[in-house]
Amino acid sequence: MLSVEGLSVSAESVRLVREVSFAIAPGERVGLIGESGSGKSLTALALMGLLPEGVTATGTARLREHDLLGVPEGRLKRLRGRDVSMVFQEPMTALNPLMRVGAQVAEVMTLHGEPAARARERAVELLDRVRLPRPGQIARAYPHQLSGGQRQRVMLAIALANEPDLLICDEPTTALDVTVQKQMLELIAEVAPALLFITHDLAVVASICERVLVMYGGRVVETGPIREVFARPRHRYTEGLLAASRLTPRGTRLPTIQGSVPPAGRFPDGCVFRNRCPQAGPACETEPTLTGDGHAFACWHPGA
Ligand SMILES: Nc1ncnc2c1ncn2[C@@H]1O[C@H](COP(=O)(O)OP(=O)(O)OP(=O)(O)O)[C@@H](O)[C@H]1O
Repeated sequence: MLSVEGLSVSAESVRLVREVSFAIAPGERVGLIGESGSGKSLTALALMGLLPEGVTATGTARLREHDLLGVPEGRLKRLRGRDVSMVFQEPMTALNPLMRVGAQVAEVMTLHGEPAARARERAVELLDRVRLPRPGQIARAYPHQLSGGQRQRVMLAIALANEPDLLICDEPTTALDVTVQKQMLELIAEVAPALLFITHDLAVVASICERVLVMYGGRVVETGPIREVFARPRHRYTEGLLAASRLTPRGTRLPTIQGSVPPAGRFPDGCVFRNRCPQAGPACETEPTLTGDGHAFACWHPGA
């Protein structure tokens, strides 16, 4: 459905993203991880046609039959928000502080041709779909009257308003506290038609995505199903990312990982993964690690 081939992004003569290629199938949830400055956001912004002034993209990116790169701005505006839409990290800067949130959700539909009365009605339905309580009342609120988590749900409602084929999220939960983050991630996983999820938090990727792309220095250096990449990282950088993440005991180099990502919600907080580890016993030296959302992820076998 989305097919990106040889995407490069440059500012003047400096190449910031280099020859990135990947695909996302309908319904697939793909994580894009990498350290700060590795090119994740620029990759997403290139697909949205939202690159900053002076930054240009080359290569091809097709979403179904539509070209996303090198398209005149007028046509891109029609694609943006309709075929592909994006949720950013900080909803306060993305929302208009002077406009009621219901009107902001409705506006993205009227811009794409929905009659105003129907758009207002659908805005309340969408606020309900992203599980905001009393959606009619929320629709009449201004952004500052909502919590950070509620504002982020409004952004998700806006992103879903025109039923896009692909949702791109750039660190959408970083500013939220852990419980709100978990609820938001579950909601995104449930409502996204297909997802490109950008984060530097491996635990978040493990809890929401099926496949992962690892970026380093502007390139995709590794890609594959989450279980495979996290269990047997092939690139040194991915190994380093794992070693530095909450998914491993810090600073320990561990050759083998057993276990897998349990379905969200399957294990309660504090559950012990050891019982499920096929190699449980003397070789299973370390305690299992819990991901940020409280789910057991892996069991380590130093030297196994
Ligand atoms: N407008 C710009 N002009 C020049 N260089 C830029 C511009 N925007 C970003 N860059 C550079 O491009 C590189 C990739 O940036 P990008 O924002 O895509 O990284 P990222 O992986 O999303 O990082 P983070 O996780 O911190 O958001 C960085 O080195 C950044 O400094």
